[in-house]
Amino acid sequence: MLLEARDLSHVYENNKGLKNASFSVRAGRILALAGGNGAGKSTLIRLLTGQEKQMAGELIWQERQAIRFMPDDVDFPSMLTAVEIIQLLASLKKVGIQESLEVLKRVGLWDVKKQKVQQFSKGMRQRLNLAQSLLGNGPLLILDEPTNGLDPYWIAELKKMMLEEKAKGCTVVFSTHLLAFAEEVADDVLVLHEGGILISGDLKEILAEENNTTLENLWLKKLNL
Ligand SMILES: Nc1ncnc2c1ncn2[C@@H]1O[C@H](COP(=O)(O)OP(=O)(O)OP(=O)(O)O)[C@@H](O)[C@H]1O
Repeated sequence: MLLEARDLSHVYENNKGLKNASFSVRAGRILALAGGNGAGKSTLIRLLTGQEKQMAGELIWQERQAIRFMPDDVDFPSMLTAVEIIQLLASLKKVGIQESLEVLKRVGLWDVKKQKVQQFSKGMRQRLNLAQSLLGNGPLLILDEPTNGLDPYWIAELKKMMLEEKAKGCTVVFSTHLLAFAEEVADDVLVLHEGGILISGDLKEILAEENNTTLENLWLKKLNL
């Protein structure tokens, strides 16, 4: 196990947020944080990445991990080129130039690396965001809504990259609205609803216990929809 959350809560003044969540993140596996709008996914990611401190409960790390992180939205300096941005971030992360160039190739931005980011489409910016998260060797990769803005080809490539990270021994945690994508790529799932846990555990086991239904059907059933 990489980390255990016990009764983790972070509740805003409007009484929304994350409430009494207990779950574990298993090392070397892919965990999907799923759920609808406002379910609490980003709040949980902010606690995992240390951007916010929980108001109650505990996050117990097996051993403090270096985290690589893809935020859900990032404002890159629009006057810089893709290669300038990736090399700047690579130098901050103490990653070599060659690796940073390889990462640009991996996300399909090699041919446009000298273009300013202001000329990039949303999907291209999202791929640059993915590229920066792949830099380095941090054993925990956290991706907040990584499929946002990606077309089907790049969603399939993203899935391959996540599986490659897992094959290297990394733990991957990602949030998504796309339950079918979560089902394709994740080993474990944590489905949130209104700040609480709706479904949690080993995805295959959970679906087998429910007569091999899909995650989407199980989610609809749990919500009585
Ligand atoms: N800074 C904040 N102040 C007040 N309420 C907040 C704040 N951030 C989030 N919330 C509320 O907490 C709840 C959970 O929000 P969160 O952003 O974690 O959900 P989410 O699952 O990431 O949603 P989405 O899929 O729409 O991005 C929502 O009801 C949201 O309105």
